[in-house]
Amino acid sequence: MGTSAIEAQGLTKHFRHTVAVDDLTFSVESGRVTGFLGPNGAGKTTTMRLILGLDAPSSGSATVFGDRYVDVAEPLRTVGALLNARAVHPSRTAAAHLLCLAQAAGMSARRVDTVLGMVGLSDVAGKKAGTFSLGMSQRLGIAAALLGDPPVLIFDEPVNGLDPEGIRWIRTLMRALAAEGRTVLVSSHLMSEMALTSDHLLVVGRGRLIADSPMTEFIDRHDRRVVRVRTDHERALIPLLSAEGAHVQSEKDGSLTVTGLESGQIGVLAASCRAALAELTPVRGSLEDVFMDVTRDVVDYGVSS
Ligand SMILES: Nc1ncnc2c1ncn2[C@@H]1O[C@H](COP(=O)(O)OP(=O)(O)OP(=O)(O)O)[C@@H](O)[C@H]1O
Repeated sequence: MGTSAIEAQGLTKHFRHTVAVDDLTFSVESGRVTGFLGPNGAGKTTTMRLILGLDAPSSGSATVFGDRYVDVAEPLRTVGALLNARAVHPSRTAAAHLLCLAQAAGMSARRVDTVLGMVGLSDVAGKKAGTFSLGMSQRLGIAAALLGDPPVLIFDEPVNGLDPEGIRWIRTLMRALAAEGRTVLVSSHLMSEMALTSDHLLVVGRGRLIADSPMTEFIDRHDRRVVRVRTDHERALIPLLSAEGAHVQSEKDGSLTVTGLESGQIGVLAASCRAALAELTPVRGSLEDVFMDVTRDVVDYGVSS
């Protein structure tokens, strides 16, 4: 019990007319980045708020190292979170904002300089947070999350609205934090982003857990195994492919799109009928397509967000 960094057991949250989080049970392990993926309104933010004790569950529980967040002895030194990067007093400077948080938690002013350096905001430490771009606000939010040097980090949609350089920076940071042995839980509604960042994937739709697996396994399982083939010997090859259960479609450009067989299997079949191949290319279905397939049944089209 309580050995995982974060555990949810039957975690459920009802708002008046909505079940935002519906009987979620999962654990988040240290030393890796866990992606928390779901369409808008799936319940990601609510789940994170429940873990952080900002909302009370309707039933079930969320724990950090076995304790509910409210019972964690030194919360800021245990869990760092970025939930809403704009939730900073606009007329306060970046340094003053962090100093205020540090003092409240009994941390030194030196730590403020350290985290400002870590997120690349040292040069603008004296500027008012209200003048910051979204990217700078995200960095400030991350600096606040890192203040207590916590082993557990929770980031809600940290790359939303960032430019490619900012996205790369956050990705690198999350991977580095996990490599140090920390627990990193990061939410996104973008499968492609999660694929680049996460080792493990939790997928939610309408408050329910619909996948909990290593990233590579998830992609392999839902990959549609499409291979593009070019040959002058279609007449010989197509019947063999069909006999093995593949679906073959002739394209306008003269190639064949083969679904349901690995490229290696197609190569063996082609050799068996002496069909020379001019092309044999596995085409991975886009990751967003995979994600849409997995969540389609549970997406609530009635929710506008
Ligand atoms: N305080 C609240 N009161 C009423 N309903 C809420 C409240 N917070 C969230 N909800 C509802 O709960 C559901 C889940 O919302 P949540 O914000 O957790 O989803 P999300 O996956 O984080 O989506 P997004 O990425 O759009 O924020 C939504 O239907 C939302 O409208």
